[in-house]
Amino acid sequence: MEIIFGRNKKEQLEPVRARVTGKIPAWLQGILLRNGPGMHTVGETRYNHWFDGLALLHSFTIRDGEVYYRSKYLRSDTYTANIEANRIVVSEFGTMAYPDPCKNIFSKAFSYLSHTIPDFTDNCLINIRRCGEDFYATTETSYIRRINPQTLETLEKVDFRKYVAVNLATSHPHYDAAGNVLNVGTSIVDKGKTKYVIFKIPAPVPGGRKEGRSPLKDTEVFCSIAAHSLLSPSYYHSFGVSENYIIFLEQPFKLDILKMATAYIRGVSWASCLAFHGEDKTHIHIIDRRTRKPVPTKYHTDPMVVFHHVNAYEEDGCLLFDVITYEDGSLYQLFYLANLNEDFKENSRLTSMPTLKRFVLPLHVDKNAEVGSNLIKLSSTTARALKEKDDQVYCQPELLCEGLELPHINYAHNGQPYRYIFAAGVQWSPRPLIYAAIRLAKSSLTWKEEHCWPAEPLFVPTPGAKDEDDGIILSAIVSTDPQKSPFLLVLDARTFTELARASVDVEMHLDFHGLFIPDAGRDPGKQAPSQEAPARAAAGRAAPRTDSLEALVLGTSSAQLTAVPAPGEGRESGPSFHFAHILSAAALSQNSETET
Ligand SMILES: CC1=C(/C=C/C(C)=C/C=C/C(C)=C/C=O)C(C)(C)CCC1
Ligand SMILES: [Fe+2]
Repeated sequence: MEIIFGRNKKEQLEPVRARVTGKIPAWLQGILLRNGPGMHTVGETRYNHWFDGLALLHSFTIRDGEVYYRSKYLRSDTYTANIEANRIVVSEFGTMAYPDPCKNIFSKAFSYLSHTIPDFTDNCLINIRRCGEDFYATTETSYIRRINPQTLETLEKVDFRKYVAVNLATSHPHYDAAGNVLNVGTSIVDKGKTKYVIFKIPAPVPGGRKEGRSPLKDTEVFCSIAAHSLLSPSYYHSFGVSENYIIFLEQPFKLDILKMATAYIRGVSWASCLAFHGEDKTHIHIIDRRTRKPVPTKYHTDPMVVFHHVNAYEEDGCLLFDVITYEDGSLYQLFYLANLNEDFKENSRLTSMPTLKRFVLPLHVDKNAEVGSNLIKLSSTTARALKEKDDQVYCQPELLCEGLELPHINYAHNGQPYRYIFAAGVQWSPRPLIYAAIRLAKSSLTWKEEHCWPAEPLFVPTPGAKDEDDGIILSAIVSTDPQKSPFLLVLDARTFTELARASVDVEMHLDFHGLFIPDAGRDPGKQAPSQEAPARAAAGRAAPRTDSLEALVLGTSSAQLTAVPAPGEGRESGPSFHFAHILSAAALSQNSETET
């Protein structure tokens, strides 16, 4: 596991041409730009956690069937300070660092004063966001770093605090068709209040950037939600949007502000200030995007931890949202580098499987409805919402699927009814996977290959596509086999047939998130159908490669899929947790022609 998680990766500053096997669709032109941790050792010092690593940007430039790869460390202030000092001098999620080499209690106490409201890292390693014509590397602190998507150069540092009072902000913003960006941040004890702030970066005015005006300057507070507890706001990693609503989960995975204020002097990391409180409930906040106000009903559910929202939409007076849930916060425990060694499987402290769940909330609650009655009348779901007294509603989700993470959808369907989720698969052998129990999942396709660790799969639509799954999946694959070069995998999203792979002999890191930037004038979502489309469609009908493609039918059968491995069949035994060995596409059946 050292090869994947712990080893420092070399930058590939000059673009290197990849060996392409198969055929990349001619319409696919642009840059796949991704972000993740690449360096975990600086001089003699080593980070404790995989999420601490210095941000390494990498890109696959796809042009006329060829692929060029390059990578470059984000020249954050954190990177520069560390490299200059030849040791870790800036604290990250799982590592507290001391700029002063003299770590005695007096110097700690002195520096403590300037760390009460901590100034967090600008090591933006999680995602890439688009903001108007600009691209930024992002993390969960108030800092983002503008980058040049072509050269991967680091440009100016932006502090959200200049525009809106947030100390933390999620790395997973949402975009609307007009180019407005919505994001959520936490304002810690600002003017005596701790709140979650939903903020909007309006779409840029035409020509604005040329006049030196960044759309960030027009950032506005969309709505704020008071935290249930002043000193222990929830940690969150993403949020959801439907056409008219914003979904924010205030989950019992909480940051302890007092612990954070004293972490530096106590010599412990920020991560140690984050804890799951199984005795608390999860509050579901729903904001009406039209009025910018929370809806009056108070929704809640059992304690859970969600990192990734998948999608949300409205149907018949209900708000449906799909999230990947955990029973506790042990996922972040898993990624301590000390656990990610050869004994990875034995060390795994993950105590719950990522489980895709659907919540269904009644948007208008009948005041006269009986306490205890189920307010959900939709026939397509088993999710329930039970009326309680005082405008409260207790939500019981429907379990859709187990073993998925890093979900991605066709973003044209964000906030809208949808059928497909693309994700990395998670297997955990001590507990059987419960495929048979999935009622709403019509079918799923998986791609997997020995020793391969796929990153988050990104969906890129075919130009002029009408069907939700008409497009390709791009995923960067790294391997634990030193003989096998990493590669960019290009799959037909409909069939999971491998269309092409582009291998590069570089030290590639396993990354978190990123985006695809279509070449100017070639936005695949907006283009007319290209010459390539019929050829691609034909390729999509080709028989699946049995050595790399495993067709798996979940729940009811689907016409084109035949192989039906028994649950758990072919999976390694023993107490192991394998993260991201497979890529999969789960089809949700609520809108499907063949109903269950
Ligand atoms: C530095 C820092 C933080 C960093 C969190 C990080 C870096 C989270 C990464 C999450 C990932 C990569 C999830 C993958 O899906 C906190 C806890 C917000 C608060 C204090 C300062
Ligand atoms: Fe994420």
